[in-house]
Amino acid sequence: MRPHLSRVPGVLGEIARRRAEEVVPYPLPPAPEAVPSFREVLFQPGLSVIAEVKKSSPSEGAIRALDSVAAARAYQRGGARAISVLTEPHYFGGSLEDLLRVRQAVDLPLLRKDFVVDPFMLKEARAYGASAVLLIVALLGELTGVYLEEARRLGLDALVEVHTERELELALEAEAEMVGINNRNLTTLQIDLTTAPRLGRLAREAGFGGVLVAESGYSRREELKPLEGLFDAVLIGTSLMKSPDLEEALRALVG
Ligand SMILES: O=P(O)(O)OC[C@@H](O)[C@@H](O)c1c[nH]c2ccccc12
Repeated sequence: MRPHLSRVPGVLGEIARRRAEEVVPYPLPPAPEAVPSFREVLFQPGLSVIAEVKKSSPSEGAIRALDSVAAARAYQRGGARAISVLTEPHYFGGSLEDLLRVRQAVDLPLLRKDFVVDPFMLKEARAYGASAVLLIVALLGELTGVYLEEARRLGLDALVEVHTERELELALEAEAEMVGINNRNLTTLQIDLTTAPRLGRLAREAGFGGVLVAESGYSRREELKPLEGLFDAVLIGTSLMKSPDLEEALRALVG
C-alpha cells in the first residue's frame, strides 16, 4: 500500500513523488548477516550519537565528496553508536551501494535514510544491510502503522520521524518504539532547535518510554544540553561531514 503523495507540500513532496516513480521491484540479493539491534544500542546510558553519511542536501547543496566507507570508519573510531546512510540519489547524493559498502566496513547498526514510500523499499533496506529504516509521518500519515508492522515483520527497527504535535500523536498511536523529532521542517527546510526539546517533553508526558532521537541542525556541544535526560540519541550529519577530521569532530561534540 502506498501513501497519497499528491498533496505533500514543498521539497518533501517533490523528493517523495520522484522516489515513488522510481520504485520498481526487482530480485534482491540475500541480506547480510545480522548485527546488533539499532534500537538496543541506543538504550545505553548517556546521549548516543547516530552519525550520518551525507554527501549533499537540498539546503546545503554539495557538503563533501568524501567516500562513505572512510566517513563511516571515522565515525566508528570517534564513538558513534550507530550510523545513518543516505540512500536517496538526486537530492542527497546517496545510494544503496553506499549502504552495503558501509555494512561491510563497520560493525555498527545502520539506518537506511531515505523517503520510504513503498513497502519494497523496506525489503531493499534489509537486503543492503540496514538494521533500521526511517519512516516519515509527514509522508506516510495514517499508513505509518502499516509500514511499522511490515518493518517489524522483516526484522527491521523503525525510526518514526515527526516534526509537529499532530505527527507525534500519529507516531504514538501507531505504537512507534523509536521516535525521531526533526528540528528541520522538511517543507520549508528551516531549522528550529527548540522543536526537539518541546516535542520530546510532550512525548514523555504522554507516557512514551521508547527511544527518543533528536534530529538535524546540531553543530556545537552547548546545543545538546537541552536534550540531556530527555533524549536517548542525537542524529548529526552536515556539521560532522564538513569537518576536516570527522573522528575528532565527533569527540569534540559529545566528549
Ligand atoms: O545534517 P544534519 O542537519 O545534522 O541532519 C541530519 C539528519 O537529521 C537529516 O539528514 C535528516 C533528518 N530527517 C531526514 C529525512 C530525510 C532526509 C534527511 C533527513
